[in-house]
Amino acid sequence: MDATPAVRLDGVSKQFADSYAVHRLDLDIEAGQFFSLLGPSGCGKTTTLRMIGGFSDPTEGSVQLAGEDVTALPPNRRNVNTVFQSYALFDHLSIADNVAFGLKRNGVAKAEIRQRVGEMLELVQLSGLADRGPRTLSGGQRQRVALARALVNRPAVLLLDEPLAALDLKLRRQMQVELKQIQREVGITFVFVTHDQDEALTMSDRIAVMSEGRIEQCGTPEDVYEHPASRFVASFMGTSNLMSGTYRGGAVALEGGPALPVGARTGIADGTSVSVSVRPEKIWLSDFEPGMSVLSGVIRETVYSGPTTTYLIELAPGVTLSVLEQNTARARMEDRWSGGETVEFGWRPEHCLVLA
Ligand SMILES: Nc1ncnc2c1ncn2[C@@H]1O[C@H](COP(=O)(O)OP(=O)(O)OP(=O)(O)O)[C@@H](O)[C@H]1O
Repeated sequence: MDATPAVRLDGVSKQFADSYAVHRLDLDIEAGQFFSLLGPSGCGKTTTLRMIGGFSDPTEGSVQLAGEDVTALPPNRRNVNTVFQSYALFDHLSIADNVAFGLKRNGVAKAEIRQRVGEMLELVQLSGLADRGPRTLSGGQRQRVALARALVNRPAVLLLDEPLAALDLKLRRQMQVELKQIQREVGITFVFVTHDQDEALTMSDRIAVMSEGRIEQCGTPEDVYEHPASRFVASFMGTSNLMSGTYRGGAVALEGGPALPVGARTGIADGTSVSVSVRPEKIWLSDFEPGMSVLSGVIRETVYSGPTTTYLIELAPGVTLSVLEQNTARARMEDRWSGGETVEFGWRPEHCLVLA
């Protein structure tokens, strides 16, 4: 296997006036992966993408593509293309001509252009619309044209900056699956910017979770969701019950509340103040297993939302847990809890994580 990463950032920073948009980022992106930069607005995702593409110069550090230092090279000398959220299609050209644009400019022979444009339109399922103008297309179709245009000259890396943000939720979900399929088919490294954690979880081989210009954690979707490295990652990725307390002998004592049994974690001294996190779907309300610790609390709210029901359970004054249950065929609706009832709940100790 070729171990040279498709993209390597080595100590890369970008400073604007007296603040850092990106601070000393080290990052390797393996060739052929769907890689996402994920984080809240302003965390430095776009700036990172722009430095990979050559649209922004790092204040320090270096950018390598396939082992070559490209820090000083302009965008057109890098084997990279970008798909922007705005699509930026040429309205006066047909769809086929939009896709052919870059190839024509590079002097590719007519027959080859026709063939490659045809292949690309097939890949994005727009073959029947080659002669139409972009104005006659839906948002999802325009997005596909932009994608075909960016892929047609076979870049080594494709950068995508929130390309699905303008689409409605249903179309967005559909395009997420399609985009991932297209990436697998073409085998090109995709670097995808999003602030939507569901999107990143669904599509990515690996995710870098960013906050304030730094990478908080980089790993597979499962790594970052199941084993968040910090309080920030636990709260940003999905819903977490985050609590603070004092670590002592394999449990965390909440202030004014019970001690919560937690998963093994070495290197924490007794008496240390820590945060703990347990996911709503990891909490059981019945059929407890041996080895689980079972606590009790009062149901404060029951929220039905179709496939799931969420309970808010007060476990101690001011400490409320969110618990998610699937409304599967086997769950009996009449067994749902209502407000004011005292219930038992529990979790496997390894699902209650102590966070840095
Ligand atoms: N040209 C610029 N001049 C000054 N500050 C900038 C410039 N570009 C970005 N910044 C700042 O750098 C920080 C990171 O911006 P960036 O656009 O990379 O974040 P982002 O994570 O992509 O956010 P969003 O999701 O909102 O696009 C922000 O605080 C932003 O205000």
